[in-house]
Amino acid sequence: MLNEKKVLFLGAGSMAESLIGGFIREELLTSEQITVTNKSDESRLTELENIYGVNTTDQVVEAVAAADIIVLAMKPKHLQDALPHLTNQIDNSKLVISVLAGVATSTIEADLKDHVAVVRAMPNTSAKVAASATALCQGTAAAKKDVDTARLLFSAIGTVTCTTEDKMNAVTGVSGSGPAYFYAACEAMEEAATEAGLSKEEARELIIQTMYGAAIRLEQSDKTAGELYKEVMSPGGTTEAAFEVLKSKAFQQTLREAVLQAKQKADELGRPAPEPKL
Ligand SMILES: NC(=O)C1=CN([C@@H]2O[C@H](COP(=O)(O)OP(=O)(O)OC[C@H]3O[C@@H](n4cnc5c(N)ncnc54)[C@H](OP(=O)(O)O)[C@@H]3O)[C@@H](O)[C@H]2O)C=CC1
Ligand SMILES: O=C(O)[C@@H]1CCC=N1
Repeated sequence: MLNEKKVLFLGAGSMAESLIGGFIREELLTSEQITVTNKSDESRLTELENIYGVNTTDQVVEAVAAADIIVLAMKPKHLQDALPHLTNQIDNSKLVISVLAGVATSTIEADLKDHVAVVRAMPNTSAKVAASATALCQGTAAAKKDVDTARLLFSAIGTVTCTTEDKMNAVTGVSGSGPAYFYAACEAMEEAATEAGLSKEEARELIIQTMYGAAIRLEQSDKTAGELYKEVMSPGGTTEAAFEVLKSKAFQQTLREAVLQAKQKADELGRPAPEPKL
């Protein structure tokens, strides 16, 4: 289904690279099918060309005209630089997929011709190793076949959850930003491990398997996360001692607030910038 499709990435940052790396690794797309462009960083395009063998260009208008699927992968605040110039090139023969945090499909549709199909996606950087948790929602002109195409793309690089637009910012706080929370926890655990006498290599191996094993256990068990951590806690033991510190530092409350703050930031990113004062 995607054999003949040409996919253009507008944006060449870490999310674009995670998607490109995943699509190629999973052999869903060949490097010849992918073209990447950005705003101005030529060395970044050369880097992606060298690593993945993809096409790169600074001729955006031509690249858009030649593409079947256009992935918007710039920062939300740069959308308005890009889209107005492309309005005449993007018609309803093309599918637009946006991974922009906070930006509603209606905002993108407003800059395009009528009936252009837009699908909004929120993947995460685990796409690069085919383990993204991606949520999708469809714009008003997107048909089932467009969602099917997006689902096909993203299911090659992880799980796909179809949801409604009003939930996409919550998704962003949970699973879009989510990998970063885990990496931050791993970093702190690594630091503590080396302070306590382990080598970096020993710490890394143990922490990765601990995180991985805990995720699999959570997936395969009927128990809640709360029940599972209580299972680890022997009365009067080490985990209980650790949790006394976590509680005293409001660890869970802090994490809850962080996720909600990310969601709130996504809400803000989606609001139009105020008109400059004259
Ligand atoms: N990083 C993540 O984990 C996730 C990110 N996202 C979303 O993905 C998007 C990109 O994020 P991320 O990759 O982290 O950001 P980066 O800052 O790493 O990359 C942004 C890219 O956009 C390019 N760009 C800027 N302006 C334009 C333009 N007018 N036309 C084309 N390209 C342009 C930049 O080019 P140049 O360098 O030349 O300025 C750069 O290549 C964001 O909207 C974010 O919300 C979604 C899910 C997860
Ligand atoms: O930090 C961000 O804004 C992007 C969106 C989700 C993850 N990274």
